Amino acid sequence: MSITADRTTGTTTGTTTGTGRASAAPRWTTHEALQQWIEEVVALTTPDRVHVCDGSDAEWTRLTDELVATGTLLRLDAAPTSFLARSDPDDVARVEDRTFICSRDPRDAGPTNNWLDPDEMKGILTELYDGSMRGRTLYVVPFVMGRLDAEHPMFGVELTDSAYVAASMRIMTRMGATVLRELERAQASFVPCLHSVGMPLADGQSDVAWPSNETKYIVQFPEERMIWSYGSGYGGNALLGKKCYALRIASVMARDEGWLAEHMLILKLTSPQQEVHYVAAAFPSACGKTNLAMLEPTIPGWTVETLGDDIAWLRFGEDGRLWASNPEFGLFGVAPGTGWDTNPNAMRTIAKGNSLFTNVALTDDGDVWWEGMTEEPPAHLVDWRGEDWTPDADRPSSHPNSRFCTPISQCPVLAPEYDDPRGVPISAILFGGRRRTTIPLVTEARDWAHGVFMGATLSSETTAAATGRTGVVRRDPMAMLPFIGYDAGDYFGHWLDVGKQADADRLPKVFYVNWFRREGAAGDGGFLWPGFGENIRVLKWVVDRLEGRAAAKDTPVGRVPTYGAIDTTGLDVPEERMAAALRVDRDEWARELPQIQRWFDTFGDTLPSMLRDELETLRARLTG
Ligand SMILES: Nc1nc2c(ncn2[C@@H]2O[C@H](COP(=O)(O)OP(=O)(O)OP(=O)(O)O)[C@@H](O)[C@H]2O)c(=O)[nH]1
Ligand SMILES: O=C([O-])CC(=O)C(=O)O
Ligand SMILES: [Mn+2]
Repeated sequence: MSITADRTTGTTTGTTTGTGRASAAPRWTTHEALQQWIEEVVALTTPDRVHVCDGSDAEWTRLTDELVATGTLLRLDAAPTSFLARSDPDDVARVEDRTFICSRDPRDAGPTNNWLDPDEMKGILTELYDGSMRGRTLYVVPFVMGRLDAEHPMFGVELTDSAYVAASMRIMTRMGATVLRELERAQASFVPCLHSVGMPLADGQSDVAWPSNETKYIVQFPEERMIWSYGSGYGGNALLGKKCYALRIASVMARDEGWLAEHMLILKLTSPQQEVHYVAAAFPSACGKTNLAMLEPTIPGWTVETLGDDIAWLRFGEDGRLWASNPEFGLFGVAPGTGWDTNPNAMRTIAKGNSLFTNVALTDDGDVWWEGMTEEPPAHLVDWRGEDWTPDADRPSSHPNSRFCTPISQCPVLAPEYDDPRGVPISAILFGGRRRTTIPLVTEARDWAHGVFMGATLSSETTAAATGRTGVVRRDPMAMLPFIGYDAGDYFGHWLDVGKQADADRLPKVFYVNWFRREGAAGDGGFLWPGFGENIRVLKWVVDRLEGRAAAKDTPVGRVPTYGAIDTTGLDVPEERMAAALRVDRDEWARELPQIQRWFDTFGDTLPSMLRDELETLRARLTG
């Protein structure tokens, strides 16, 4: 049996030839292209069983029971509708060096992505997928990113041999029978998402708790709107609706169709005067989106409600404003650092159960714990590798990229607009990174182009969300470095085009924030700014700017709050500390300029000249 891997947008045209085309194959769906694709994948990967997910409670119970039986999940005695998974220690984060954009022309992948010729990649992967599901169940997960009643529902179907992935997809996306029925009724196109952990089981071979393969590939085929993932069970590598579809593939769709697919939280802010503003914010992985999205304000009269914590799709409304919606259905948040004092709303969300925890520690009474949940660690834990742990251990109990996966509907401050298919009109976009030095607490862009420059030059220290060294400063444009599905220079051009399409006064205002600046010239002291709930004070300044009430002073890098413009009532931050958090230091910026220059030099002629102009303006302002 041979399989042609030639597929067109959203549908499969592959044919199987040779020994009996699966004429005897069961009918899994009345969606012709989907049926045919399932048949091809079954023929290639040879699973023992196929299960089409219906998304029901009964199915969830069956899946989690099975995962408990195979040892992948441990039911929490203290929270019996929630579960703990311990991954293979080598499968704990996104693998950026194994992630590819396989456009036909390498130039379309650009200098920031790994690229391989699509046919060559299909050859490599077809060999790896050959028999890769043997001994396992193939789960068919029909899902929609965003709402089923959207004007153009964004369908996907993930074929996976991981029950953990199927269960997680039920939390993270709207999936199951209702989606499949709508796909079938409309014979709609969908993004085919193929996933295998790459660990076939021989007859009688017993499974391991976390099947995976040392060889990993996370591959996007942008022209075909198709995703093939192999070897990993971890979130961003395996839950293909998330980064692979809703960011990498969707960013290509967005370029073609005039919208934006971004790594952004969405929040609703209500002032004491009852003014409502919706804010979107792009921070790199593990740099504070979940925390800001559900922040509990520390100053009276302000309310924050959540619409999304990771991904935003922004389209123009008829009013000429940018409207944002969250295509996800769950939260896949960083566990360490999440506690009752830092992010109580996340704690309340997971306290309602129905959650999957991965790579956190287990307490003696059958609950989860991680660094930062409580000030005092429990006297004894079983750590994320399954080993005994006590507070005197010289290693953390939880992996720094351990995660909670939980339904967003359980978030007590979910804004009612989350359910509005139109989304919400965005007043302000925040870019932010994790920088010990240089970047002020908050800076307002002078205009859209300057805002795009801020986004395009955004920098941040690497975190445990991706494999590789942490704490290394790198450019992470719009917090999308690992997620732009095409040439990053073209992507900046697209951002500038979005600005040209709109009336300047209808566009969101752009700000650049940094919660992570530290004391000391080398930035090796403690955080200057208390962060978390206190970030409301920065949001307040942002709203006051939008409403024309707050003062700012023009600096070479943009507008920063004047002394006293940030409300510090009741906050124990001395004046000089505040000044240090807000300082624009010419020496620090003098060191920054060559880095930005080098970053821009990595682009060829796709870098918009407007951004080079912005850099020259910055240089002139700093030296002027
Ligand atoms: N110092 C400080 N740390 C913060 C702040 N907000 C978040 N953090 C820490 O940053 C880490 C990651 O925060 P998250 O909010 O989960 O990051 P995210 O941007 O949602 O990450 P992804 O899910 O990987 O995209 C956690 O350990 C937080 O405790 C802040 O305002 N100040
Ligand atoms: O994708 C993931 O695994 C988690 C995430 O949000 C990120 O890394 O930005
Ligand atoms: Mn993310």
